[in-house]
Parts: sequence; C-alpha cells; structure tokens
Amino acid sequence: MTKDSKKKAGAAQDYGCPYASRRDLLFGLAGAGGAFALRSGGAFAKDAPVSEPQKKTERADETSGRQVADAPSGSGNTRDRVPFYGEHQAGVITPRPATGIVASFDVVARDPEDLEQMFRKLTDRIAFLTQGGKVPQLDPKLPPADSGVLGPVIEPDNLTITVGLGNSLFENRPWLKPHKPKQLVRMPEFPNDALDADRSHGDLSLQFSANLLDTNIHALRDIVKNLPEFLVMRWMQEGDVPVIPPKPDGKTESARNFLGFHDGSANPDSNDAELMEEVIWVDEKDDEPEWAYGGTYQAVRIIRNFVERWDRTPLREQERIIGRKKNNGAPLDGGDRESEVPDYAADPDGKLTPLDAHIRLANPRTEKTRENLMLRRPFNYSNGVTKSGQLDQGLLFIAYQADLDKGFVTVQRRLDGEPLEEYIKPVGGGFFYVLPGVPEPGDYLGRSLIEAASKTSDDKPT
Ligand SMILES: C=CC1=C(C)c2cc3[nH]c(cc4nc(cc5[nH]c(cc1n2)c(C)c5CCC(=O)O)C(CCC(=O)O)=C4C)c(C)c3C=C
Ligand SMILES: [Fe+2]
Repeated sequence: MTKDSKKKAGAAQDYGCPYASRRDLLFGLAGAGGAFALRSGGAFAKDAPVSEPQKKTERADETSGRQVADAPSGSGNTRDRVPFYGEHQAGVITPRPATGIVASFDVVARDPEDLEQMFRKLTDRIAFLTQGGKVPQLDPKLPPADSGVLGPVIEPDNLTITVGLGNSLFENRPWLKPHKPKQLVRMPEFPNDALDADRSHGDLSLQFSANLLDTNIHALRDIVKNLPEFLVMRWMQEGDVPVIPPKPDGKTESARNFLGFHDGSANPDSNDAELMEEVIWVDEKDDEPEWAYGGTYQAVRIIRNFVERWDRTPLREQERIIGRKKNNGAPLDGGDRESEVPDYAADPDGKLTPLDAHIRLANPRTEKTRENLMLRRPFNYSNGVTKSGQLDQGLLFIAYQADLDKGFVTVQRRLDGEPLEEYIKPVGGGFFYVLPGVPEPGDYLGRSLIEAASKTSDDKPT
C-alpha cells in the first residue's frame, strides 16, 4: 500500500473504529473466514512429566548477532521452576512460557525506609510464589493466608515476576530523583499512538509469566493482598502465546501473533551470554548509575490490532507490509524457513522486500544498526469486544535493552509511518527500569538503589 492510499484509508478511521460504520463492519465480517486457532492457556496436565526445554533454531548474522526462532518454552508442567536468586531478575532472558501479565502500580512510600520495606516485602512474596511451597493454615476465624486459587500447595509453574520502576517513582520523590536511570523517561506519545491514560505509565511494573494464566492471577492477587499499604494498581494486561511442540527433526518455530505471522523469528539469542551482556544488561559500558548495574530497560506497549481489517487484506499485501511469508515466516527474498537471513544489500531498491516493510525498517541489518538490537518477549491479548462491535485483540509488546534510546526508541522512530500502522494502534504501556537481581537469600530487590538514596538523604544537612 502506498502512503497516499494509506492516508485515504486512514481518513475514515478513528482508532476505535477502523470501519466507516457498523454496517461496513458487518459486511466485512460476512466475507471473512472465522477460524481461530486454539490457544494454549489451561492446556497442561498437572502431573505431566518434566520435559527437556525446546531446542531453538539458530541463525548467524554478523549485523544482528546470533538470532533464534523464539518459541515459547517449558513442558507445561506445574513443577517447572525458574531460580529466583541471581545477578539478574528472571523473566527477561529466561525462556518465555505460555502466559503473561503486565501490571502497573502507583507506589505509596514517602522516604527510603518506606521504600525499603516495600522492596523487602515484595522480595519475600516473589521468592515464595516463584519457588512454591505450602500455604500456611491460619485460625479459621481469620481470613485465609492465600486466595486458594492454586490449592493448599503452590506449584512454581515456571512463574517469574519481574519488577521494574517507572519515571514517576523517581520524579515525585526529591530524595530518589538524583538516582534515576539516565534514560528513564515517561513513555512519549509516538505519532500513531492514542494512549489511554488508564492503561499507561505507573511507578512500578510487575511482569508475571507462567505456564498457566491462573498462576499469574494467583501471584498478582497475593501481591495485591500482601502489600496494600504500598501498592495501588493502575492497570493490567493479560496475554498468552501458543506453545508449539518441536517438529520431528527437533527444530522449533516461533509462535504466531494475531496477524497470523510468526513473531520472534529474529530475536537475539538469549542463550548467548556475551550477546546478552552487550544488548540487554546494564553495566560499566553504559552511562548509568552504579546501583543500576545488572538491570535493563523494559518497554511495554499495548498495541491493538485491527484484525477485521487485516483479515480482509490480500495475502501478498500482508506479506509485503511485514516483509515475511505468512505460511512459514521466511524472508521475502528467498528460502522457506523463518531462520533464513534476508540480504537487503542485494535488494537495494526493495524489489523483493519493500523498503518500508516492518522487518526491514525495524532491523535494516547494517553494521551501524546492530546497536539498535532489543529482546522482544511479547504476548498476544484478546480483551473481548469493543462498544462498536469489533474484536479487541492485539499484542502485549514487551522489549528489553540496555540502551532504551538506541533500542526501542530508535526502532520505533524508524517504524513511525510504516504501512503496518493502518492495522495497529498503540493504546497503552510504559517505560520501566528493571531492577538488578537478588544475588542470595537475605538480600532484597532494590537494595543498591535504597543504599544510594539513603546515602544522599543522610548527606543532607538537617
Ligand atoms: C519498536 C519496536 C517494535 C514494535 C513496536 C513492533 C510491533 C509489532 N511487530 C509485529 C509483528 C512482527 N514484528 C516482526 C519483527 C520485528 N519487530 C521488531 C520491532 C517492533 N515490532 C523487530 C526489532 C523485529 C525483528 C526484525 C529483524 O530482526 O528482522 C515480525 C517478523 C518476525 C520476527 O522476526 O519476529 C513480525 C511478524 C506486530 C504485529 C507489531 C504490533 C502490533
Ligand atoms: Fe515487530
């Protein structure tokens, strides 16, 4: 689609209703196929045997590091456990299980002591919920210790809970502001955005991911129940990704998004520790406060997909908008596997892969654009039906990078005005700084920040 025809199509479209009228919508739907793929949530047997993690399909590309088809992983066994203690928080480069939630909160903490108490409580709850154990039995005259959603024994179920801090947490507290990570800002409104205030920003983000959606819900309710004096919820978004078993040859493929395309074909390889140090984890190489080493920037975007419109778009056009084949995820310039690497240098005029195709803009694969890499860990979401009778579906886009400006912000700026925008509308999300991990029991999330902040408040004359 040309920019002109895109503008014309866009003229009749306000973001809530990409159809001129409800009647247009009904006609559109009548012509569209109605097949929906089965989703994964809830499909696991409680006592299924623990299986080997899926092997990933690798590809090598010097301009983009080692990349892999990023299949959701895990056996689906509720006893699967991701370690909590370590240099980095879990849930960033650990394999993405089938379901996720991002929840955003405002924080009630007036001084470093309050904030420390909140971090300590959060650490206790996350350590317990992610590692599992028995729920304490209390006197029945009291409210029960646990919601009971998972029964009397909490199985870890691959759960990770990843804590990030938003710009407003620092900006609204003079004693914390000097310690703000250098690139942490309130997420700006990009040209195609229509951010809903009720689904955007926040002081603190929690990313839950687990095999089962109920495990995330249980964990969220536990934290809401146990930290009422510190956390007030602003918004949350659930999502999931299908778990696709490996093929007979052992190869895996990435999950599909709600536009029907493989999503995750060209993600940096999260098993490549050197690449993760370069692309994801903040350390001495970055111009950031020392307390933040071991953390990373999280960009969350709730991106609605206009699926009715998309499903009435010719296949060839869909593929040229994305830059990959729909059936197998291969690049448009050849091959039949999503692991093939596109050769843009051999196609300078965009005859095979249009110059404004999503993947070509997102990653032009030059020496220079290697610095714009990020790790995407998205989920699909389905929120029912809008008031105007459309399916409210989309992508809960989550990306991690050590340099937010060079990563998400630069890539999003390159994508601004892309043909895909006719079919998508970012409606919420936020930028957060993911805290370093908790190295060992007894320590707590955010300790390095609290120590830095306490030092400056002690230094102040009274
Ligand atoms: C700013 C970053 C990005 C946003 C926002 C984004 C939204 C978005 N993407 C798809 C679908 C696909 N994206 C694909 C690849 C891809 N996307 C980004 C970045 C953003 N996408 C990157 C960096 C890449 C990798 C490019 C590369 O290295 O070749 C693909 C192809 C498969 C894949 O590689 O994952 C699809 C499909 C949608 C639908 C969407 C918003 C709703
Ligand atoms: Fe993308």
